[in-house]
Amino acid sequence: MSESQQAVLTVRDLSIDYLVAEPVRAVQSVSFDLFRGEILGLAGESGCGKTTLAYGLNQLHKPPAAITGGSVIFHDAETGRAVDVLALAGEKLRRFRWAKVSMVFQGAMNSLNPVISIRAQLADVFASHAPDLSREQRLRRSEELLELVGVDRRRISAFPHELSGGMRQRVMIAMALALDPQLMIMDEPTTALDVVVQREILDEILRLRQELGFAVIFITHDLPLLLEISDRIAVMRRGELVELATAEDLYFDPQHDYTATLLSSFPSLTGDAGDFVRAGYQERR
Ligand SMILES: Nc1ncnc2c1ncn2[C@@H]1O[C@H](COP(=O)(O)OP(=O)(O)OP(=O)(O)O)[C@@H](O)[C@H]1O
Repeated sequence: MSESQQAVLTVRDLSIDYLVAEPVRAVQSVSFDLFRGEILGLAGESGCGKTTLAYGLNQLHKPPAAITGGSVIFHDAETGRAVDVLALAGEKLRRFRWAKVSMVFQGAMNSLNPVISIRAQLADVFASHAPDLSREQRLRRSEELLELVGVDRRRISAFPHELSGGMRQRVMIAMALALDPQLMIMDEPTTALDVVVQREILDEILRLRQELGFAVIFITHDLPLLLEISDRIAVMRRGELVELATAEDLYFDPQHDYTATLLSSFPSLTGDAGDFVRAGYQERR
């Protein structure tokens, strides 16, 4: 870890239940620290609570989900303050979400409004969160953002249906980056894309992280991918974090039986140990 292990997020004993007829405890007393600039991978089989946890961290969960215990503290590098995220509400919560912690969720590219141009959708983020920017400044910043994520700035006038899935997902990443957040939560951000585009976008995320220094919580079923891109990996099972370790330690020396089972369920990981190459962005170039 490059920065001296300063936490950007401290999660303690977080529990989230679905308050249905027979309540489901989807997240059970989860605790972890997320360090500035790190990529934390969140792994675990379908239904183990990854998405519920990710949404809860940002209070994006909806009823019947309810946070039933614990705390989420965001350490704001801009103000030096510790923010009690679960106590935020209304306008403060809305502003916090884009400006400090943003989210790219699964299939986000399909949530772009089909009848509104990319220009207008990007401008919208600034209109509601940075109203002091002039029209020209918004446009310039929007164009910069598109280039940052690898979309030609001339595509700014396009409508979502005129862009490929990969490009639309890049636009969503641009929107998530618009206000220079300190943390991005990405829930299966590339799952809906073909492997080549997936790889390009992952490289882009790693490059941007390097350039802009935000931390990432990256959720996916794809453990080999997590081993490759993450600094540390948290393994969830039935709502609990059963293991949290560096990618290397997790791969070479898993402490929990479930982690070992999860690793062995990927054929690509069970060949020679040399098959696994820990490849951060820099090492891969
Ligand atoms: N609306 C809901 N009502 C009741 N239970 C729910 C609801 N949504 C999710 N759950 C339950 O909460 C648990 C955690 O689900 P969650 O979607 O967070 O898991 P996940 O690890 O993200 O799965 P996946 O990888 O398939 O997206 C599961 O047992 C699921 O059945």
